[in-house]
Amino acid sequence: MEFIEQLKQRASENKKRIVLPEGLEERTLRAANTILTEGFADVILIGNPQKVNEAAAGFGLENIDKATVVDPENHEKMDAYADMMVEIRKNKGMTKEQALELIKNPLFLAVMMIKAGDADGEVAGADNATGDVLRPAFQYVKTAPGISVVSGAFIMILKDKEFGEDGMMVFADCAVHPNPTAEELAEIAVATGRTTRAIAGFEPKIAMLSFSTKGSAKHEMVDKVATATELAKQMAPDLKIDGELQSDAAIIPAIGQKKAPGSEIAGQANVLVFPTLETGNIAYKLVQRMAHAEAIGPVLQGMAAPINDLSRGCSVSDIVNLVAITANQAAGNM
Ligand SMILES: CC(C)(COP(=O)(O)OP(=O)(O)OC[C@H]1O[C@@H](n2cnc3c(N)ncnc32)[C@H](O)[C@@H]1OP(=O)(O)O)[C@@H](O)C(=O)NCCC(=O)NCCS
Ligand SMILES: CC(=O)OP(=O)(O)O
Repeated sequence: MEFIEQLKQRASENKKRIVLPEGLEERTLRAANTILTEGFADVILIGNPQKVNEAAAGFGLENIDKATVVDPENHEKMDAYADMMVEIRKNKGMTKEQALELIKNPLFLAVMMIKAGDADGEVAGADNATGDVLRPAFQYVKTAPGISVVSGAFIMILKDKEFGEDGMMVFADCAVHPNPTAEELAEIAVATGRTTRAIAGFEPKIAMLSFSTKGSAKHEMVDKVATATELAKQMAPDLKIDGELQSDAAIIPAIGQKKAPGSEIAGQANVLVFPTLETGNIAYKLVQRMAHAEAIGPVLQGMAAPINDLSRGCSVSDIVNLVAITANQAAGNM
């Protein structure tokens, strides 16, 4: 069975409630309709119920009536959620008035539903920039214990099966942390190894990417990646990690052998860890568009609850696929 079909099958065995705060957005509505038709998750849409129904009818979506629709302007738990927000952010000076205003924002409402146990996971970002999706999650759901830095991984499904694990690779950080320190980059590498095992289901071979291979260039940016590689190896001796490697040395066996002889990762990498968000975000979009790869994510690594982001350039199937991952995370399957 294909990767996504397996995810849907597993999710449908223990259905979870996934909140989609962008309930009036066309691709989100179409994705919700597919999810409800296939039945692998329960869907909560945030949006004015009349407008949601009108939009669904306009798009000819027949199963949207199976979704729970929550009105952000008029919701029975708004007051209780606002009290929770004040409690969580009282050290930051949050007042009840501010909280009652904020809770009308679907992105804040979605995270408070999760915090209150009224939803099991969230997928958003088809209509909102990543920073706007992340901030409510960071502020109210926060990071998982022991995590200091959240990052975003993409499961890349390539047409060319020569690369990675039969065409599947994991790229990070492509979404969250603009310029990690060596310590943070090491943490991102370890988190990505764990995500790879849990979600992609294969044993990670992690390449720490740079513009240098094993000292071929001298620069502080190269030093950062080399240090991060050593730190990551110390943090997770169970993971196979090597660096610093250029991207050709990481994925092309002959070049890996020439530039990094003896490396067990060079030429074999199935996980690429980028030195900055700039490089990771640019790289995943180029591979997605120019190599016609599927890019599922960004799967947020290190949040205390399953909350995942989308690119505003996502397709309907990208949303469906990410909901399948989120539902599995919520079910504890990964
Ligand atoms: C993630 C991001 C929104 C954080 O923005 P920010 O300006 O640092 O936000 P704030 O300082 O208000 O931080 C909000 C909270 O999140 C926390 N936080 C910020 N970045 C974090 C990270 N990577 N991991 C964990 N927590 C983080 C802060 O500690 C803060 O917590 P607090 O309010 O309880 O003190 C910002 O780094 C960003 O915009 N990143 C780029 C996202 C992007 O555009 N990606 C490209 C497209 S995918
Ligand atoms: C993940 C990402 O790059 O998101 P967007 O395209 O919305 O900026």
